[in-house]
Amino acid sequence: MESLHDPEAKRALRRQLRRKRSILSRHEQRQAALNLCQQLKRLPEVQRARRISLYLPVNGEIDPTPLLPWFQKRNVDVYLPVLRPLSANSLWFVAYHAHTPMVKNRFGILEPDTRFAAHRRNRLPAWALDTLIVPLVGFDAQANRMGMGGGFYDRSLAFIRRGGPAPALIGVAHACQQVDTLPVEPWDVPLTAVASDRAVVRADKKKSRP
Ligand SMILES: Nc1nc2c(c(=O)[nH]1)N(C=O)[C@@H](CNc1ccc(C(=O)N[C@@H](CCC(=O)O)C(=O)O)cc1)CN2
Ligand SMILES: Nc1ncnc2c1ncn2[C@@H]1O[C@H](COP(=O)(O)OP(=O)(O)OP(=O)(O)O)[C@@H](O)[C@H]1O
Repeated sequence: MESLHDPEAKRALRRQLRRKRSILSRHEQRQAALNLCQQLKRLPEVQRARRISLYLPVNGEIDPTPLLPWFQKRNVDVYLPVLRPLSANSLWFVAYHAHTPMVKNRFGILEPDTRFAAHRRNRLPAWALDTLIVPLVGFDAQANRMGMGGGFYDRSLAFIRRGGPAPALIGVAHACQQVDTLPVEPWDVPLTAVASDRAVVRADKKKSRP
């Protein structure tokens, strides 16, 4: 599908998929979140992680936070993405616990505040995480991804394309956000797998580490 490389077509698809998830009812959202967490708990990449990032959902994104008590019980350190100040469209991963001071960022997403995030002891670069739970707008059966369009994760994970040790990347989305094929852009960092409320799709091994 060459046409999906066209920025206009990509934007239209992104809008359509965002609309799809935004009309789910509260009940559907809750059920989807619980089903997603059942899928995630079964993944070795989630079971073995000692340091993991997730995200606080906005605009109908599937909610991974029902996993928090499970991580807490297992003494897993949980991190949230924070928009890096002075560094265009890239992310820090900042410790998230009961006492983390939170503020809304420019997109209206709650994140640990900048003063807290500024302390080195409170944050990690992406390479130091075992596993990242990555929010998706769309995905396909090859675990190709489409995000919000800011390139935040792609930029923060660009080191993976240079080879060497890398965290596992688990994309998550509602099952209704699956499409037949997504275009792969040169800067796209391949996911290990995508989990939805209904299933897990794994990337083809040959393709997952170019
Ligand atoms: N819950 C959550 N947190 C996250 C992400 C995410 O996708 N979901 N991100 C993953 O990257 C980063 C933030 N990236 C974002 C990229 C674009 C937009 C957004 O809403 N853009 C508007 C237009 C821009 C504007 O309002 O100025 C839009 O698309 O309508 C939001 C977040 C970090 N935190
Ligand atoms: N490593 C990178 N270095 C510089 N620019 C990048 C990099 N990765 C992505 N970009 C830029 O980010 C923009 C958004 O990319 P794309 O449309 O693929 O977003 P996305 O993958 O959906 O978003 P996200 O990564 O935030 O989930 C593109 O214009 C692209 O050029």
